[in-house]
Amino acid sequence: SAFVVLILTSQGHVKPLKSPGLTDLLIDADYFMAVAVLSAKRSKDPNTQVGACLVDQDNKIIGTGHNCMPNGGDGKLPWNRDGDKLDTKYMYVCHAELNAIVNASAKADVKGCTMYVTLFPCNECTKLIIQAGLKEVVYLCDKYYDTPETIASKRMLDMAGIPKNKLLVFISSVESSSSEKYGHCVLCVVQNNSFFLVSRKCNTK
Ligand SMILES: Nc1ccn([C@H]2C[C@H](O)[C@@H](COP(=O)(O)O)O2)c(=O)n1
Repeated sequence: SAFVVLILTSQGHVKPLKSPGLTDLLIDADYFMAVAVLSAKRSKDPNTQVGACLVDQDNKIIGTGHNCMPNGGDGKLPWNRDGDKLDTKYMYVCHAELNAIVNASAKADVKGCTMYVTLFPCNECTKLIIQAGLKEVVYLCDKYYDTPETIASKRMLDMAGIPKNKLLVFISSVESSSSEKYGHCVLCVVQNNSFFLVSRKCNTK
């Protein structure tokens, strides 16, 4: 087998699942969320890195995004959370969902797509999701569930009939290319509204 799958038990222990055969496939939702998680790793936000992956009705990825400053803003715009409002990131940062939609829109129709995102969309991104005609939101983390932005966002998604599905425990593995001696094992665990990613090499024999 080219990869190893780890499983998170209900008691919170991580243990290996018996070696999967080559026929074991990464299920779609895990794969797309893995892409969103990896996209989040590109964010320079020192506090919260968010990744998004936009998938069309043929199950093709048509755009990805992470939270970043607008083009040209790196090093010029602040990442502060507190202080003078004009000196905080909130005035400037482009959310991962916005970037995924903008990146995809340049070359594809985003209508009917599913948004995989590591953090529940805010109200502003939800407006964009609705107006762009997306059909579903799949998310990992909902750490701001009690904020007005998230509550308003859920209200609008419900109003628009757009399902919001939480990926509860997310376990993913990535096969090595055939020329590689080692496989890569990627595990992402959602616990207490936060997630982490472990990437390691494992012997393929
Ligand atoms: N669905 C979301 C929610 C937030 N973001 C970005 C915006 C900020 O860069 C960061 C949140 O920062 P925090 O208040 O946790 O320090 O995440 C996003 O891209 N998508």
